[in-house]
Amino acid sequence: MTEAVARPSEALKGTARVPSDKSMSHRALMLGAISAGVTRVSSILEAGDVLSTASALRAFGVSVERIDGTFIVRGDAWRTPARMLDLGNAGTGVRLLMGLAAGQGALCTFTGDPSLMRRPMGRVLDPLRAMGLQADDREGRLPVTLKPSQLRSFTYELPMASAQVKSAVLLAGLGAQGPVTVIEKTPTRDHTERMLKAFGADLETDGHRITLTPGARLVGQTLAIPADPSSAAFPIVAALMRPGSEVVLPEVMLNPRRTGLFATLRRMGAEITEEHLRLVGGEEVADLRVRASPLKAVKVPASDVPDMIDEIPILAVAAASAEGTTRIEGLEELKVKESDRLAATAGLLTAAGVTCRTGDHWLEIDGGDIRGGGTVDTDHDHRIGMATLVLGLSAQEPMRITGAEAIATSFPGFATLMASLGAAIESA
Ligand SMILES: O=C(O)C1=C[C@@H](OP(=O)(O)O)[C@@H](O)[C@H](O)C1
Ligand SMILES: C=C(OP(=O)(O)O)C(=O)O
Repeated sequence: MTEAVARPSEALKGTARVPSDKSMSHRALMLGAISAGVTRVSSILEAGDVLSTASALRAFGVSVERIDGTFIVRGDAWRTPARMLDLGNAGTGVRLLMGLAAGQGALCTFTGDPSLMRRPMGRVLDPLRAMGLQADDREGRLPVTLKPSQLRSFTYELPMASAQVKSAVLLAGLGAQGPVTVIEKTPTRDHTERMLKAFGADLETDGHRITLTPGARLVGQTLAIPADPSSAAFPIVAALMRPGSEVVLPEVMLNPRRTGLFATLRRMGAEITEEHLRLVGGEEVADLRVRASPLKAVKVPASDVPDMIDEIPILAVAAASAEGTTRIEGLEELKVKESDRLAATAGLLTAAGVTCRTGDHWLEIDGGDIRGGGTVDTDHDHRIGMATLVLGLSAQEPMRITGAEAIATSFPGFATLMASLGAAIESA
């Protein structure tokens, strides 16, 4: 198990492109895998989660090659995998692939690492079974075996705000006998919808209703993946907290369902400006310029959370240095991430001497001086590891993490990139 340490740091300065978007990278590979012809994905995220998806697709007979840094995907005919599909730590990978594979009539078994094994899969299996899927599971958890099944037309109202569940149903719908409609009460990231349309699927969005009508021919595309706003969150918060800092993060994707953290930080007083707005991979992107800013506490309502669902641990770190008490509502979905992120976020704050309180679905953080000096185990959760290290940069004493290898699931080279900006983060 690897360790890393973050020590109190000077101002952060410089320019660094964070790794590419994880959500888009998974989807680009999966859509390439069922499209006619060739899909070329450049600047894909080459991190554990996405490589797990690539490896699972290869087991289905899909050709995924890396040539000069570009991933070349050829769908061709799917076959029954000769082995269990191990999706590692990737919730998005396993849940979207279950939907896709169900639509392709696949016979296959999914498994994962200890974190993925404890995450709920019933949220995807329930609607897929209602469409006609035959599947075996272990009380709603992995391993899950899908059996070739004919899927029906279906309308599903999402019981929770989840882009993964929405996407699984839509991807299964590609192989259904008739249209599939998903109704979402709270909008979530729409990369699946955007990418399905770009590949030629018949998909319509009408307010909160998304309808996929199967039968259209999907054709391979050439696309580039922009930088991941969820990864950018870590150097952004680090720069805001270190007096005198100014950093530029090029090509950060600004899908409106992904920018909740930036909006909240601005409400707290953060200076984050968008430069050179443009389109990459069908999404708006900008170079973000971040200057150190004194932060004030805010109240975050539950309705703001889906647009920053993966950024709550790092928001809590920002709140630890803000003036006043920050309260964040609507955090129930955090309990079913790579770890129980509500408990883990409270745990990392407490380890650094920050006073916080949690309830069933809320978190309160008292901002002020950060003592630091604690050690936190990631428990297979990359975002908890990175949030702890960013906190350590602004603490009086270093913060250490164990299980630092988890960071590579979404942000390979995290310590090196942060060090290039002047942050005192080292792998131990
Ligand atoms: O669809 C996606 O790419 C994702 C959706 C979110 O999960 P939920 O659908 O469980 O909210 C998010 O937490 C995850 O990191 C990526
Ligand atoms: C929750 C996350 O990912 P996933 O659900 O894909 O494992 C994440 O990256 O924070």
